Amino acid sequence: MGTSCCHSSPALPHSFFALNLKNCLSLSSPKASTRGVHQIRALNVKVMQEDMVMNIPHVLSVAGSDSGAGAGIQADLKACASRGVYCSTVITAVTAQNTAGVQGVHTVPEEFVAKQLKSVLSDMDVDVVKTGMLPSINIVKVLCQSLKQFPVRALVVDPVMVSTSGDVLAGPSILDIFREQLLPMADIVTPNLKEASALLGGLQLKTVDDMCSAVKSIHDIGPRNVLLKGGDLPASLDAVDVFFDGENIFELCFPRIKTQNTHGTGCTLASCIAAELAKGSPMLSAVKVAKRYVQTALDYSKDIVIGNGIQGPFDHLFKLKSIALNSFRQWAFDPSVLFLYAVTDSGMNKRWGRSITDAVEAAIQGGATIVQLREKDIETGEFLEAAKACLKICHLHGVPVLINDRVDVALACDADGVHVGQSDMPARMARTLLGPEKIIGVSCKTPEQARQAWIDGADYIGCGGVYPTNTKANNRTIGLEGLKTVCLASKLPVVAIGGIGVSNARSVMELDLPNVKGVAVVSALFNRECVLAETRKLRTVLREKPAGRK
Ligand SMILES: Cc1ncc(COP(=O)(O)OP(=O)(O)O)c(N)n1
Ligand SMILES: Cc1ncsc1CCOP(=O)(O)O
Ligand SMILES: [Mg+2]
Repeated sequence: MGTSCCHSSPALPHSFFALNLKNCLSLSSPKASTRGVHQIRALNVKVMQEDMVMNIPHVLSVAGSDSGAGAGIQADLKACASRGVYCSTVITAVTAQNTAGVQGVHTVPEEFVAKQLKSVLSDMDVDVVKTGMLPSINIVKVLCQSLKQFPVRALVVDPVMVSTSGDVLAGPSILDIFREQLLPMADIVTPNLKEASALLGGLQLKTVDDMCSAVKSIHDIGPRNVLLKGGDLPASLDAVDVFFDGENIFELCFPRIKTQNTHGTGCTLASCIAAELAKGSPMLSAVKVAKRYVQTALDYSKDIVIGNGIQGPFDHLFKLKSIALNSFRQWAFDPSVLFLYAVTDSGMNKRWGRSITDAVEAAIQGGATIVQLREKDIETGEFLEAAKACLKICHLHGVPVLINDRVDVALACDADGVHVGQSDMPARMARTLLGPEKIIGVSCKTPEQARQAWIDGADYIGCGGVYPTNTKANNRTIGLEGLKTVCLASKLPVVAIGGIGVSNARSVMELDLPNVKGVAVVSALFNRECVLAETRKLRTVLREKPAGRK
């Protein structure tokens, strides 16, 4: 019994994360053109530590300086630092600015902007360029030329035109060059309502419906993705941003935080998107993490007082005060990790005489892409120690570890996230406790639950039981039809669960539902003599091409 029945071979390298200390060099990919970034894996500044090479993702901010340090280059530096990303800078203008407004602007000559761009881009491996204040047509031109000469993996354009205080930072004469040159090179553009209206020739934007048409019109100008920020929409309880990836529109709703300290939110959001992209996150995940980060920072800073003006800065580095700094994980959630989702069960491990760590190690060797520790009947202390040991093993292979039900245990061991059900801690509360970047999964059996999971800030849905199961008592089976119904209503990626194993996993995948990213399995892996062999078999089945497809 136990895993000794199997001869474990070295695990295949898992490449789900941007920062995988062992694998990071092999993840490096040659630079793509400025357009076309989805998975950015290679990270740059190399820090030699004994035999370990650590790559740090790198954003170059091309923006103006804000002497009050709430927005502009200063905000970008703080946002990137807070997200664990290196940030170099090219300064396009120096503004005399405080919480009352902008008192003066000194534009940097374009030749000197070009010089700064060359200095950075010719020497450092920049992953993502983020632009802010671009105060002259010629500065936009030299930027576009530099990006053609030194392509990077992604371009994030915050089309800054007017400061939050209402001062003009780039006049309407800039619009043509934005439309003709810069936006067509952008992977994402993040206008607010006024900027979107200016880009669309003065079109009025008053409702979420107006925003939904506007993102399509802006997309037609050329950027691959558009995030239209609706913070200035006439007062409603929630702030709604609209994201369009060229195919689907997503309304991203967040409760409005009552605070005066909103100066620099636009710069911070764009920098944070750039930082997440530099770490390797897919675009929608990057946008969602960035939104949550800004939201958390605003909430944390709502009562701070800096300056005497009407609009104060907020604290980007709130995490330094509340969270231990020993967290090594810096990656963002990539839905493809749901592919082969191994869920442990203490009862099964006891029955087969193996420890949780042995079981997890074997599942990883067999190809599990994410692990959930579902330990219903062990003491908290024992659970915590086992979780820490599993995290060590899993992180060596770039595999994330989620904790079932126990947000306290996840916090204590700095796990990668949690999975909660409908009667567990609500996902929204778990998100508040865990912060913006941890992975949160929610069990859903109905379209309504799926919609709520999205609103609550979940990253994925666990949907089932798809087939009857003995692992979870009194669990209603929803069948393939139920899975389909939830998937069609869900904006989130979905993992199917319940009675799934080698014999039926393909039937789930062959439903061909675009948001079903994989299967979550307990007994077919862990209630077996050899966890490694069973996991491997399941991986082979999942990888099989559907009949009739080449
Ligand atoms: C991936 C995944 N999906 C669903 C569940 C079930 O969670 P829940 O409904 O909270 O039930 P318990 O697992 O806590 O019994 C899951 N664990 N994982
Ligand atoms: C936890 C859970 N949630 C819905 S079904 C289920 C049990 C899945 O276990 P198994 O893979 O053994 O059917
Ligand atoms: Mg639960």
